[in-house]
Amino acid sequence: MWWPFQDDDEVFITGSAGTGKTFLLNHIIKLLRKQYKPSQVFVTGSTGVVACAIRGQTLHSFAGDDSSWGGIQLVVSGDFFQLPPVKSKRIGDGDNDKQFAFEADCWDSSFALQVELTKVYRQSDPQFIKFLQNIRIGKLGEEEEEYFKRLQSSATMDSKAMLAVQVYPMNKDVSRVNEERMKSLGDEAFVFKAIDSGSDIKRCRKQLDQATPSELSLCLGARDGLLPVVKFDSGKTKVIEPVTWQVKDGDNIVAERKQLPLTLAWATSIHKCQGKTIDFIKADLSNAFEYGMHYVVMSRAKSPEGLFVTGLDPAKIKAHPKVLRFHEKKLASEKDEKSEEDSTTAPLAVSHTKFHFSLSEFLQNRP
Ligand SMILES: Nc1ncnc2c1ncn2[C@@H]1O[C@H](COP(=O)(O)OP(=O)(O)OP(=O)(O)O)[C@@H](O)[C@H]1O
Repeated sequence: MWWPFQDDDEVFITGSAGTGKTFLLNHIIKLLRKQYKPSQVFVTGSTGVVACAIRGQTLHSFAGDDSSWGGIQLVVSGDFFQLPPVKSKRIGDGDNDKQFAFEADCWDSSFALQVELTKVYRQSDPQFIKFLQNIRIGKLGEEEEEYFKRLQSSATMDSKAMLAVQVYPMNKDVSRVNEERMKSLGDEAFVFKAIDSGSDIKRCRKQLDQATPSELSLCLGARDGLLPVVKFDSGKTKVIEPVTWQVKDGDNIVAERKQLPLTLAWATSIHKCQGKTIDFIKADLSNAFEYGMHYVVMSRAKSPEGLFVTGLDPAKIKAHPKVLRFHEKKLASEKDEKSEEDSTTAPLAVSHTKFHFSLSEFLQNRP
């Protein structure tokens, strides 16, 4: 079976929003699951939400505090320019100012291969892509401000925009909007209670809460027996059946929650919309408090026509200085490698430490 990396390569895959990191990871997971037994392939996420979304487990529950990789081949993906990790509040972590994975002493020795995906798939408008790339690195010059003003002045809240998901930096605003919209329907709410089980359910409840609520209130739409019928924006309708979220420890399922895969989504938080592609977004950024928030929100939109932003303070558009330094160091070392290659005319090989490629090239180059 074709596999793009050497068997003992530890790989770090990065790239800006929408370049297909998740798409590529899913492809790699599929390949690995065909080749290896379930007990040999582990899928982990850095947070409970991500872990549940990819039907994996949290990195912490998988690796605990064991800092050595002991024979495991790692394939890791992420974009440090998006939201930074939530700071640990654990006792004893106070004097540790390391926040990003690339600050770990073992980072360089762990990832011999660092891959950057460069073709953006989520958006196709070149001007919008260029604008987003600049926001990513915290650059809001005159040109970008001008572009943004033009974008917003031509934005009209037409009938399509009424479907827009409202995005806020803070959960309290998300809950307020969802509750107000629920009340305004004036109907009786039906409460769907999740069914929890598993030997470690007590410890895992918080993680499951991040993925799906233990009690879900719904009051809109036709009903089929005890199951809700949802009409999607596309016009299609579907009876929604419950699904099961699992928390795993190795091969063992230690906690499960059975719940309807629905959530109130008139509004959502910037943290929750990470990784998503959204047709119409209405973002209020007046309470933005974290590096990367502007970039995460704006890069969810497929086109500038689907993006409406209020409360934008250009002074808040910043990339984390540590991430910028990491990025600059990476670019500088790539430049050095490039000039070394030019002088030796060495062919560019996959085993090269760092390289850029588009995903379609990657998939098309399969032998
Ligand atoms: N090779 C591809 N061909 C066609 N569409 C693609 C390809 N790769 C990704 N896409 C599409 O582009 C969109 C963004 O992809 P994906 O979510 O994988 O990007 P990402 O890099 O993980 O983004 P983010 O950092 O925002 O989470 C998705 O709709 C996905 O289906």
